[in-house]
Amino acid sequence: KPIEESDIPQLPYLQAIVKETMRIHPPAPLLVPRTVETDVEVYGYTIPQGAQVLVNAWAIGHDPSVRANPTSFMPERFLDSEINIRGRDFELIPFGAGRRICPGLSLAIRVVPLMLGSLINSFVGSLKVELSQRSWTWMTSLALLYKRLSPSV
Ligand code: HEM
Repeated sequence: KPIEESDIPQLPYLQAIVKETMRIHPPAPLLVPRTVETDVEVYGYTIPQGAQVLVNAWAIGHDPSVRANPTSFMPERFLDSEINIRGRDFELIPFGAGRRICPGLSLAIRVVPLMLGSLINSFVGSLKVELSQRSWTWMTSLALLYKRLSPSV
């Protein structure tokens, strides 16, 4: 059946895929440049007033001291984790954080899993035919992925 927004909370693996994708490929890897209003000290470094600051969300997401195998795509790492992408867990900030956090966050975290889930669902619709014709390996991968998304299938 077509995926609806109300199905998303019951699809933890789909949500984990979205988090893992945004960790490895944050759409805004350096967020948005900021300007420092007053001199500020961070870990012994003085950031002077007027300096432009870039927050490297990509590097934070790939920091090996924060998570194992940072270059591997492993949605499972988010399955039993409380980490979310709403800007409270600074190790995963694809939408930024604080006062200037992305105002489109609420829309995006609803629409992205819905679109991805709908895409996967559409491919699986033609899967049986494709598999019976010894289809391509990526179709097989999608089938395996779908099984993990929806254990009842
Ligand atoms: C996957 C989807 C999206 C991602 C990953 C994303 C990411 C971001 C990031 C990283 C920032 C900078 C936040 C910061 O520096 O702390 C930002 C700002 C912003 N985003 Fe998004 N965004 C997404 C979708 C959207 C959508 C759907 C909208 C509008 C409907 C939107 C509107 C904005 C606006 C207006 C800002 C500037 C906010 C400000 O500077 O006050 N974004 N976004």
